[in-house]
Amino acid sequence: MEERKKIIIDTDPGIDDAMAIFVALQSPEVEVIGLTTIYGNVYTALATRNALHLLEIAGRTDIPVAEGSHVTITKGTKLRIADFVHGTDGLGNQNFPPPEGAQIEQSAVEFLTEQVNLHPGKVTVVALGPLTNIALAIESDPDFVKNVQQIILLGGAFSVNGNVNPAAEANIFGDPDAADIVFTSGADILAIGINVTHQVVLTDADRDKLAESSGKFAQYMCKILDVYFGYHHDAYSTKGVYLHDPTTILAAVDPSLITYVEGSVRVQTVGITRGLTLFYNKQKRFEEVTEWSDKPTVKVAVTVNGPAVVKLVMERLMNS
Ligand SMILES: O=c1[nH]cnc2c1ncn2[C@@H]1O[C@H](CO)[C@@H](O)[C@H]1O
Repeated sequence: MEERKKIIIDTDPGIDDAMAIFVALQSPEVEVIGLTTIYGNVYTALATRNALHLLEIAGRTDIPVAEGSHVTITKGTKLRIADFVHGTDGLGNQNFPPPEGAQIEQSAVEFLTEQVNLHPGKVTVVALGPLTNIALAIESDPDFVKNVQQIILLGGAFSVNGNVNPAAEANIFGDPDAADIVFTSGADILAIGINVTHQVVLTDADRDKLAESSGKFAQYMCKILDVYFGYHHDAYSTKGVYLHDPTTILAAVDPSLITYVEGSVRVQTVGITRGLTLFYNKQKRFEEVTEWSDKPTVKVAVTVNGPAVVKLVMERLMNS
């Protein structure tokens, strides 16, 4: 049998994070070797609590949780937390009891660098929140970029409007300086932006099907999905929700679900377009040296088989 792809999920759970984690745990193609936490949908301490809680729900307390940064890479403490998307507890205002377990002693950055160096070329990092931990790992360990198999990140709005404002997508907006470090690091990067995840919609009808299933994860998701559906209805007038994080996990599970282009990406870190991701396809030879000129190439997803992603997510939640 082919060796399972080892993944570390860097996460800010989050309703779609919860779904993504469950899908990953139900996917025989990957082995989840740890979760690292970050602020974004909730503050980092709550992200850790929710990560531990979700692993307890899944009966997978063997998987370690390492807590990540509480501040941006520039030590910024004014964080933008998306509690209006996920509820104040991050999990649909269900106020679940606190987890019994605790995070490991190691920080997220220590865990990431240790695991990536322990299994050179064999660990994929799937980043579902702002990129602070990943940028810190890159900066603290010169071997990280060389040894990480791939960094698959949910972030950016490539040639479309953002979801925080017309310029910026939420994860990149959360720490644009960190994002620019990651995009220009030279690591094998696959970015899944909202230009792609907005093509993956779980409808009201799909949710009804989940509710009828006796699958453990399907049942749990139906408990917490209300707030997420309400937000999408109010913000987009859609009868359904975008599956940002599950799509990103499935890009690791089955790369044939997406197509991508290659080029270099820079992130705007100041001004009204702070958080903007700008892709350069390297086709035009500019007269001037630009801020993109000598930057490494990354992969940016452009299409996704939306119905196949939704189908796979549903199957894996229902068969649990
Ligand atoms: O309007 C929003 N503001 C902040 N975060 C959002 C919004 N919409 C979705 N997400 C969250 O950010 C990631 C995708 O950008 C997803 O994790 C999603 O849950």
